[in-house]
Amino acid sequence: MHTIFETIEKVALKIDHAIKTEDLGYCDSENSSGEDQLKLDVKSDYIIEEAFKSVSLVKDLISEEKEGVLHLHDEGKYTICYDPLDGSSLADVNLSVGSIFGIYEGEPKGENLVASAYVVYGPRIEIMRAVKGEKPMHYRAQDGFFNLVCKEVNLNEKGKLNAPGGTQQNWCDYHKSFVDDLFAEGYRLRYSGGMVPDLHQILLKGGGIFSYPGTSDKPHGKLRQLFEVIPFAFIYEQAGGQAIDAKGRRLMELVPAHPHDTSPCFFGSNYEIEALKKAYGVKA
Ligand SMILES: O=P(O)(O)OC[C@H]1O[C@](O)(COP(=O)(O)O)[C@@H](O)[C@@H]1O
Ligand SMILES: [Mg+2]
Ligand SMILES: [Mg+2]
Repeated sequence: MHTIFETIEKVALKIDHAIKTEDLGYCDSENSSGEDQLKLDVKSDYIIEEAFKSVSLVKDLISEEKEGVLHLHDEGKYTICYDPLDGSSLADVNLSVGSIFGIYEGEPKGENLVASAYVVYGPRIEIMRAVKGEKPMHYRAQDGFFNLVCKEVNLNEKGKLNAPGGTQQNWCDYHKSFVDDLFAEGYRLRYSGGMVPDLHQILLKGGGIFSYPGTSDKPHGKLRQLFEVIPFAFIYEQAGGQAIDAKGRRLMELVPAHPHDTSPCFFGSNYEIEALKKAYGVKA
């Protein structure tokens, strides 16, 4: 696992350099979710693929920017599912973006995730990583090296931040009431449109909730299970929070039928997730 995390550090520095120096425009292609690909999406994907080609522990790669599975090493043990550049459409307005990695042993599904990591490309480059049974660890780059900032990241029982995703026009009534009730309780809006910086902020500022529900136009939500939802669910649970779907099931139990399947998702500290369960009528 050490080699995999080391490789993630190396690609993080290269992707950061690409973000800072390369063309921010679109290609003529779409990814498997039907989204226009930016040149930076494709470049970040290439950087990650090239880096893991020499890591024999990695059996397969599954990328948000590729249709199928890329087989690397017969003797490999892990499948890495990754979103090379999350929130990439924010790069041209100079907001923070990220990369997300889920490391699965065996068939890629929630219960087989053994480690996950994400990178935030903001004013500084930061990495959050977690392995099974341990608290997430937070690193920050300085002069090309990642230094440990906190070795046990913990969410508080209750936070103050509310990051409500999805188009409000298409929310159902009980979701709208839930979000309104949090604001009426004093929660502050924090939503940049990049799940990496949005979830990172909630994690490091003690707590709150990030939601991306099923909506009338997207009943299964927008965020992809293998490379967005499950890796973050793992980190939130390891930090002492919860990560559930609209029926109150743990996102760590998701079994995608297809690599690009999505799921409604809710990540937060315990107080907010319990409030969500009540609002959604989930039985205790
Ligand atoms: O624009 P919306 O509907 O709020 O969606 C925002 C969400 O979409 C994403 O940008 C999807 O990721 P990609 O940029 O990798 O496609 C998330 O980072 C973010 O939380
Ligand atoms: Mg993404
Ligand atoms: Mg992406």
